[in-house]
Amino acid sequence: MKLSAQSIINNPFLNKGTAFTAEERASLGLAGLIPSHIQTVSEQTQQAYAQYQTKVSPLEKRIFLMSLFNENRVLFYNLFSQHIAEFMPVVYDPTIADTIENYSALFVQPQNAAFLSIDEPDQVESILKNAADGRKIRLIVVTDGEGILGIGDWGVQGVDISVGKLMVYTAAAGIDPSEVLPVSLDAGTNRQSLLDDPLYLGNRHERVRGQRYDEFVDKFVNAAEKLFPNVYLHFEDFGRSTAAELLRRYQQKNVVFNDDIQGTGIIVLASILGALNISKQSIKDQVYLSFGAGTAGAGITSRIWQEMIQAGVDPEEARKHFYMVDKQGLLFDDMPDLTPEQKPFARSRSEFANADELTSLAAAVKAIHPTILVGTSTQPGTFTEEIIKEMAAHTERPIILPLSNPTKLAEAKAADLIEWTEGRALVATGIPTDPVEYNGVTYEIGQANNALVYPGLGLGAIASTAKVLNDQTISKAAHSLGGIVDPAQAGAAILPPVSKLDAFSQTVAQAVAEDVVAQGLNREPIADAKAAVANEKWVPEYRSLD
Ligand SMILES: NC(=O)c1ccc[n+]([C@@H]2O[C@H](COP(=O)([O-])OP(=O)(O)OC[C@H]3O[C@@H](n4cnc5c(N)ncnc54)[C@H](O)[C@@H]3O)[C@@H](O)[C@H]2O)c1
Ligand SMILES: O=C(O)C[C@H](O)C(=O)O
Ligand SMILES: [Mn+2]
Repeated sequence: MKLSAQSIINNPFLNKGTAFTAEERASLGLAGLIPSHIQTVSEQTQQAYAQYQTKVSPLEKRIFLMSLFNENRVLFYNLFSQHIAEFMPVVYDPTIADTIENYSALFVQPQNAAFLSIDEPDQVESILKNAADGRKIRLIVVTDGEGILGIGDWGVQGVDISVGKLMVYTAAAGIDPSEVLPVSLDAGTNRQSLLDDPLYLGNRHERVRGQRYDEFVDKFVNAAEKLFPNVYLHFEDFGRSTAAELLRRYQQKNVVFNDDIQGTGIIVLASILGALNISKQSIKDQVYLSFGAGTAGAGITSRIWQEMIQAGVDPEEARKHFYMVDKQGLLFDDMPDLTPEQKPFARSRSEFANADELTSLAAAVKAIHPTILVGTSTQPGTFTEEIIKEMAAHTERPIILPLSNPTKLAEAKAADLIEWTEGRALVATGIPTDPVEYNGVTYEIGQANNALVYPGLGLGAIASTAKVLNDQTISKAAHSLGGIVDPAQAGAAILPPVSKLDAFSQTVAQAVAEDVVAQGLNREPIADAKAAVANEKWVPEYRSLD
């Protein structure tokens, strides 16, 4: 079917704005519908960047970039790919948290997302089909908005995290933006301020749980698989009571990835491997403390535990190296409210003379002497000077990762951690952090955010036509990030810089694709995994519409 000129201009996957060629203008009926002077994509990009620079606040900048995104995907990604490190905190975390909190008030455009409602489960399939609009969808990021970053339940407003994660997939790994679909599963919200807000755009009722919720998610997964066979399903920011359960339910037969559990596990493992490469220590000797043992905290702990086993430690021996602190304090196996993911790492009270006193992070650090401290607690400032000094008194190079997002929730600031430990701490943060100057050394601070790995992981799995994503592939992804940073450099970061995100996403993708093929998990024959990844890469250039 021949598209009308208006429907081409109004389609962000086809629109070129002033870059439509003379031939296209003539053949598609576009002549006179745009000013006559023809621009190249690089002229458009330069002009857009100049406009971007006139915007003052990060929110204004994001709104400007999203207007480009809404109009013209090639132009948006051409600009984004030239300014990855500068734009990441604007289009993604932390600014995205502001747009999620204000989504309904700021709403101008649905951004090609699919909005599925638990109140209309029979429409799930038709909505997905209409949202795809004939496009071949290969990657979906889906959220139900219950556990957005560390800011909690934002109902339908959480859809922005699906849109934002997908933008990073394309900018970092070159996933074709016309082959992706952001999905919101609107099961209600328990945030009273949204339910009371006349502007709120989602279902105005409490979250539905139990069987109706499960059936709704099932309907979505089945419809997605039916319409888009072998689609890669990325689950994001579900609540603590559903995230791990949904992963378990679908990971055997679908290509399912939970970013908060698995993506975060990978980036933290890569951070620890990078840190140990600098300190020249072995994973086998580490004592690990997870502060905030929810979705991410437990997912990371399990990944690091498996790494220790892979390094040759007996599984039960390895378990003794891991501790979890949550709201109750140190987690003990007699506690009635442990989650299934916490149980394997809960300790016995008999291990400590003062077990009943270990109800705070400070007391736990004193009793355990961790060498690695990972914060996924959503509790800002909880890595205090006293706690960090106590930790650093018992280990030469403490590995400290305050990961809670957005910025206002981080457990500590990198500069404080460096200062309190006299430059000994090996640090990475969840949000981007500027280098820290201390005693004449410049400390580069890596960003331990799953955004550094999920794009490459997805690209590798999609390019290799993976049937499932298993632990071995996930471990390979984490290991592939090693060797990019020079550990001998004073103040070296433990992770590669975000400015190289596009390059190392290819590295991760290749490692993943090679492992999928090595395990025989590819659906279609792959002669050369590296070439398969390279062939998949979409570049932000205009294609001929003639
Ligand atoms: N950097 C990254 O890549 C990354 C990835 C995933 C999550 N995160 C961050 O980690 C945080 C947690 O995310 P999640 O998805 O695991 O959420 P979650 O709700 O599943 O887990 C949070 C956990 O913290 C616990 N907690 C709350 N208050 C506490 C306190 N005072 N002391 C100890 N524990 C406390 C909760 O009980 C819960 O178990 C968020 O801020 C999120 O942004 C970062
Ligand atoms: O979204 C992020 O910045 C990372 C992570 O998935 C989170 O939930 O915080
Ligand atoms: Mn997340």
